[in-house]
Amino acid sequence: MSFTCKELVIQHKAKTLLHVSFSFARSFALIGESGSGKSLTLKALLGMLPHELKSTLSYNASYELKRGESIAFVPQNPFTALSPLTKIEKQFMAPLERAQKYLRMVNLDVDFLDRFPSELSGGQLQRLIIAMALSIEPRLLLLDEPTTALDEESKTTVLELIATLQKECGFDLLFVTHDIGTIEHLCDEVGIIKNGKIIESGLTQQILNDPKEAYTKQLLASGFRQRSFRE
Ligand SMILES: Nc1ncnc2c1ncn2[C@@H]1O[C@H](COP(=O)(O)OP(=O)(O)OP(=O)(O)O)[C@@H](O)[C@H]1O
Repeated sequence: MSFTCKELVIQHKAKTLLHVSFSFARSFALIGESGSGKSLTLKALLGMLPHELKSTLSYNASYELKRGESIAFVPQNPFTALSPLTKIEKQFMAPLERAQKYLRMVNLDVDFLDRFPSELSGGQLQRLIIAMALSIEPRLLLLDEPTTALDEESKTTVLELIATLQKECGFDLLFVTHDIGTIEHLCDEVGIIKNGKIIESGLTQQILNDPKEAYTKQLLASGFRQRSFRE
């Protein structure tokens, strides 16, 4: 599969907040600092932009973008993504058998279906949310910094899991993050976004090894600083 965003423009009154185009074969990371336009891009693809923003989107894919059908979303913070007073089983949009199948795929016990979200750890919750997103069997999975709220161990588990699931299930992957260090083994292609524009894009290995833009070099330097700090 492949996905091409031919043009996405988002405006607030007279101001253009975002103007991008990008294309990828299987997995794409959109990397940029806070305020660069990562969340707006995802919201536009999901059809969830706030009403005060105007947007135009043209794309090319073998599927039509329909939230909850061809396209699913994993948000940043698993702690606020679910209703706290509703049992997990009721929060799946898929039938029970499929919920069970995807829980097993993310290495969670099917007994979790009978629990409330507050009974799970952060890492378990994020795996649950990934199972929920995948249970609609999307063609495109959008991830918004899915490991930000997690500890280091859960972070690694979740990233490895996403990579394995993509191989098994075959969905296209669009991953947004400010941390270039997290995408090396997950996304084949990457775009660097700054002030609502993609300033550099290409194969991940090529960008990591030979960045052209000064801004990309800076991001790389800070990403690796953070990583060596963590190690
Ligand atoms: N509803 C809105 N009205 C006006 N401006 C907005 C609105 N939503 C976002 N913006 C602006 O659009 C720009 C991009 O925002 P966006 O949320 O996409 O950033 P981001 O890259 O996801 O940042 P972060 O990593 O902090 O989530 C920012 O300058 C933001 O202030």
